[in-house]
Amino acid sequence: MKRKLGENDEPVPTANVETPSAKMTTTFADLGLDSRLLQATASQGWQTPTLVQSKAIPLAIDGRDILAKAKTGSGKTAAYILPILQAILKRKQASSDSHTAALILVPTNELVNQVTKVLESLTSFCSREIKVSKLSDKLSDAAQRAVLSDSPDIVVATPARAWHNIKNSALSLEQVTHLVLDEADLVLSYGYDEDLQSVASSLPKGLQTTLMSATLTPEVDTLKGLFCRNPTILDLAEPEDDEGGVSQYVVKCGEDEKFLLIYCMVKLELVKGKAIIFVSDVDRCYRLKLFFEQFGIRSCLLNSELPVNCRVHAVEEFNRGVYNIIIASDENEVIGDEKDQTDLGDEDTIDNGHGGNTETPEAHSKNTATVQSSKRRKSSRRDKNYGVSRGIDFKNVAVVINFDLPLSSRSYLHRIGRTARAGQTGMALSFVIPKDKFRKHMPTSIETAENDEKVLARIIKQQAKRGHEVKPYSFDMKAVEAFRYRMNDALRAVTKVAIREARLRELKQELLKSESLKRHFEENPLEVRHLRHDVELRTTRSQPHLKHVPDYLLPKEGKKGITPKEVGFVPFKKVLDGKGRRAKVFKSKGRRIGGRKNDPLRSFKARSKNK
Ligand SMILES: Nc1ncnc2c1ncn2[C@@H]1O[C@H](COP(=O)(O)OP(=O)(O)OP(=O)(O)O)[C@@H](O)[C@H]1O
Repeated sequence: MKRKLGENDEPVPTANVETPSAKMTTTFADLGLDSRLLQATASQGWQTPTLVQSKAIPLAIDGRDILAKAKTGSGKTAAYILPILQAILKRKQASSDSHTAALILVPTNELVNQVTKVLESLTSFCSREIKVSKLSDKLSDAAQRAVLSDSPDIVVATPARAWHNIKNSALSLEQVTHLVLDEADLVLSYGYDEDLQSVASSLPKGLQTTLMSATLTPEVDTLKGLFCRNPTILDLAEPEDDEGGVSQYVVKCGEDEKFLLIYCMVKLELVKGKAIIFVSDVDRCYRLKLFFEQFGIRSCLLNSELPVNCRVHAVEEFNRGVYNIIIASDENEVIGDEKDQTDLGDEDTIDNGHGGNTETPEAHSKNTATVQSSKRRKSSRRDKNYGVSRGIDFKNVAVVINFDLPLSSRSYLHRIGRTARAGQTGMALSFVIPKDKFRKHMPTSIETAENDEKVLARIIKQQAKRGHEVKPYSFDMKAVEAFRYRMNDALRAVTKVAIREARLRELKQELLKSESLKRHFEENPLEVRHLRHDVELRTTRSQPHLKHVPDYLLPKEGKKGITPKEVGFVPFKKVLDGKGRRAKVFKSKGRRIGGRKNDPLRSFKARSKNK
């Protein structure tokens, strides 16, 4: 009988729980992978499997259902892809029969594209044997049917897309042997409950399921009950001294001071390297971009209004080092987080922007519903399957700036997970509005900041449980004061009308850069600059003098007088003491495997560009 989402699931079988203490396998070859897959991992420059890969791959090859919890950026994608490829290659040795053998479900369109790309690179030495297809709501039903009639071995889709095609009999799950739910802690929060139930009821018996998640929440438990048969639980919280790739800082400031500080930080290069700046909504994206434009600072945007092609293209270019700053609106963070969440005991309540200290649970959920419904109303034009803080593999991000604090510690965890990926280091800096400074500068005020201090308290608690500290980032506000006049000048130019126009202009520009035009520009590279996503929107009045920083504005010690140098600098690589995660990933038996040259994760072209 079909189980309902939310029904009580069996308790996690402790005997089945694997911890990271067990001996790690050191090479991909030790995992028993096909030589074509070994070639593919080598061509990615991966020297050794990450922890989750070395634990999950042998179990999956052994046919076990797996529920793996591993931190963001730890290589979960390849951990579930490689065993699937291995199984398909093995089967194809005996029979060349083609059918869909694996279904990979992810919560957003961005992730559909990203996972498909990882699949394409990992099948680059067996692309004739394994066909991969993605389902997208940008394709007509007929086009999707055509894609599926080719019997791809692996299909990647959101649960809604998958169910749509199953329902239309375009996608047959009859011979599916592998199912993956990636970002399992988030998939329900995108409202896929019914789709997942329907998909579950169409699955053949005995198929092997893998659930991948950055956190273990009640939602993950629900999905486990729905899809898994007594899975092996891999709880791969990294050992304490192994984590801490992200140095976390917080700065308490006034609402307009966020703009002042970000201007100083970026213009004076107090923060070096590539940055993702998270803001609360689409308007805020444009406000900050137009504000930056006043000072000649280029940035590109990611928000749910932009076409998915353009978003994917912008992330690819950011990863290639074409842009240094992405301003991303994190609109979907509120969905699904209306109730308390527990993440291995971490309390993670989402706030709604209305509640006070005395809020009752009923009032809380009512208020949350109001915020959600207003967000949903506003977002009718937007892609509801959009998500930036979830799973997107931004490369070599030096700093994540929470310009607007997220509404929950869970969102915070996913946001900061965009930096310090695959063993790198990075920094997260969050702006927090203290209660007494809330609503003191209406043009730059946002509703949700009312609860910043409460959310911060939860973040600190959550991070403390993980053995991490969120430290204050001290600015010398007196030294920054000299820039206030310029900040006000720039802010005044960013009017509501300018924002509205910028939004329309950007949308038009981005629609023009659709896939077909992109191909045209690829054939005509001289025109490629039109494809850039960080072009100026120029809907504000022009103030060319703001683009330069005259020396008289700086304190006499120079920019170092603004903030102590040890927090202003973002280290790109941790000093290795032989104990850290990098050491574990890249070292074997006391011997370092591979050098800087062979490890693409250590080639920081972007950094030298920024200097
Ligand atoms: N064995 C490896 N060695 C080095 N780098 C790796 C290895 N496996 C994966 N990577 C790289 O690590 C990065 C993060 O991988 P991936 O996106 O799979 O992480 P994740 O755990 O799924 O993160 P998230 O939870 O945010 O989705 C990618 O850039 C990937 O290319």
